[in-house]
Amino acid sequence: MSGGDNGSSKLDVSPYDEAMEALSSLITKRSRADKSNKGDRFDLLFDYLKILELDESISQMKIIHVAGTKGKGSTCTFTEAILRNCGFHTGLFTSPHLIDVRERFRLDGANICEEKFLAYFWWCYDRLKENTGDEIPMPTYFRFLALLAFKIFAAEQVDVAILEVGLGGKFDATNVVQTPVVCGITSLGYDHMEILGNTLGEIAGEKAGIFKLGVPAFTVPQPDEAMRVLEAKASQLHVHLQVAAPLDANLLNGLHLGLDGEHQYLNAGLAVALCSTWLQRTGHLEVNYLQQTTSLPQQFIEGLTTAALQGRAQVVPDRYIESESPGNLVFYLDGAHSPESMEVCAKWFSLAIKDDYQQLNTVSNLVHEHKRVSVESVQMDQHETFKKNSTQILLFNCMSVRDPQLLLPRLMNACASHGVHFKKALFVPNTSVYYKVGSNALPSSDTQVDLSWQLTLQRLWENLIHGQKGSNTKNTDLICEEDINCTEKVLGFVRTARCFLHFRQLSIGSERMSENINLFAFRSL
Ligand SMILES: Nc1ncnc2c1ncn2[C@@H]1O[C@H](COP(=O)(O)OP(=O)(O)OP(=O)(O)O)[C@@H](O)[C@H]1O
Ligand SMILES: [Mg+2]
Ligand SMILES: [Mg+2]
Repeated sequence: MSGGDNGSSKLDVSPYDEAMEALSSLITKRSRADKSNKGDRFDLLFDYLKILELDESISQMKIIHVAGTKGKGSTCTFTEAILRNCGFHTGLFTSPHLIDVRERFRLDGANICEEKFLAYFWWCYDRLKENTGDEIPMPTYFRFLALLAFKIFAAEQVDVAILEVGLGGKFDATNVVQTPVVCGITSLGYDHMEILGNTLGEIAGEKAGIFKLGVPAFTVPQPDEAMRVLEAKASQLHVHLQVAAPLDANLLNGLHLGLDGEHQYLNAGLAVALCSTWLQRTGHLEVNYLQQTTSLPQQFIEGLTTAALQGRAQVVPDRYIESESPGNLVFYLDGAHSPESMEVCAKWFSLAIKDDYQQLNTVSNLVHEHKRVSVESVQMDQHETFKKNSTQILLFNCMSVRDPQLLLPRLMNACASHGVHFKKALFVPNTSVYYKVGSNALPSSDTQVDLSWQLTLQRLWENLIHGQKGSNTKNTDLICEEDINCTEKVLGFVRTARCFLHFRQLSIGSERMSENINLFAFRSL
């Protein structure tokens, strides 16, 4: 396989690492908050499509395009799972990834295999390298990934391509699509204001930039300000915009959604509407599923209840400790990073740890299956034991473009209202070295990390605690010793400090922490 012209092949660099190096070279130094990023030469995307000869195939793809502030990845994941269960050959493009960039490209529900990934990667990369220069520069990181997704889905001849917008809508790289089959707008809220605008209306306007003339669209119930803008944009383009109701849990035949958390019923309701419309518009629908309010087709139920997405309300028992003492150390992972999602995430975490504690008491071998029960059904005495014997620790990473003054109080208050108080809060920088960590090795500590932002977060957290009456969480610590400068090391530190086991290779991590996971919470009993 060609390594392109990067010529850096060393004997110890695997072909995959070589591709990752080439990909990293596309990460621009310029900060995302830079205003000139907004729609920065969107027209270039059409040059790239020509270079890659993708125009024709994109126009024939049967696309579902999804924008929104929160719930894009979840909605797309439900949508994919439903259509796959209906027998279609699916392609799914989501962002961000947690550990491996291939998570962003799923074929029939599974990450694209390394071999195919490398083949398509170099096919695109080499062609772009050959045909770009001063006039047309190489595409930036996300643009390249979006182009790669189109290449993969075209070459693999998927029946349906489900595309999650990366940022915004109007100027997103996925918005080169001219004729999607149906569009979806998930919950709107405040995020990326530095690029998308400060009001909900402005944000909605950007997201509605994916609407296309006459192509039907669905959204979830939205605040008035946002809805008005969506409706205005829709009517300009003769888009029939409908509000999809949250999924009625009773339609699942007693099963649970594959993704946890109450907000997922919103996303699932939207996914059902998108799939029904896609089936209808592509001539695959004998029955109009949309009209059915009393039952769902079995394939839909199958898809909704088996859908899976990493790092979203995900519960991961620590794999080193698990075999010796099940349930002793459990990570609860979520990628919430907007005020609204901090709150749903805090609620999910608070309820999940109580459910899990109850199960630990009643089921001997629980940890890999997390069935939720309502919090009301948890006995009070169990609550008390749970509170005494478990510790909740927050591991938080927040990009400096986000406002922790908005995020942290929401998180703390929502947890506190469920009786959950963090014993420690660790604010970690967004460095991580997952894929380079050897089996028993600590990452090397030769890089100096500036922790001033983490110190700011710590101060804010402390102020919040002091302002909170009746809180027993006085000893928030910040781990800021120089040798604990990345998330892996913090995890290692915590494991060791709790006298569980020695530090070993990380079980959870990601290369670009900032975008991928910004909340880890775990307890130890
Ligand atoms: N409908 C929703 N309303 C509020 N918060 C949500 C909703 N759906 C998901 N979330 C929260 O946002 C997190 C991210 O969910 P998801 O990956 O589906 O969204 P996304 O729009 O793809 O986000 P990202 O900006 O990370 O790409 C979830 O873990 C959850 O905390
Ligand atoms: Mg986002
Ligand atoms: Mg996403």
